[in-house]
Amino acid sequence: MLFQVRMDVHMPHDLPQEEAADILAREKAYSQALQDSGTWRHIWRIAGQYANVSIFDVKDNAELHAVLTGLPLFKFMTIKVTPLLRHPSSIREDDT
Ligand SMILES: O=C(O)CC1=CCC(=O)O1
Repeated sequence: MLFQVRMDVHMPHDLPQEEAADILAREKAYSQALQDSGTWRHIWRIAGQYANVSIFDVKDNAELHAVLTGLPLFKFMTIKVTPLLRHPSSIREDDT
């Protein structure tokens, strides 16, 4: 199942710099491992905002929930999930 996920990040300004750097490093590693496995198909920065739009390919809602709640930045994010399905006019075979 494909989902579009928008993540808006709100890091507290008083978070110690070392702690923030550790969270961001773990977030990057977590994201890149899921991109490697094909679960996190796309990630795009939204221009001018500390936010991204991503596409996830997961088995079901429960897997998506587990992936998103496992994000090291989860507690600093507002997340909006939009379920997707193949458009009948799509010419891309991997849109399912
Ligand atoms: O910077 C962001 O948009 C948050 C984020 C998600 C995965 C990642 O590496 O950073």
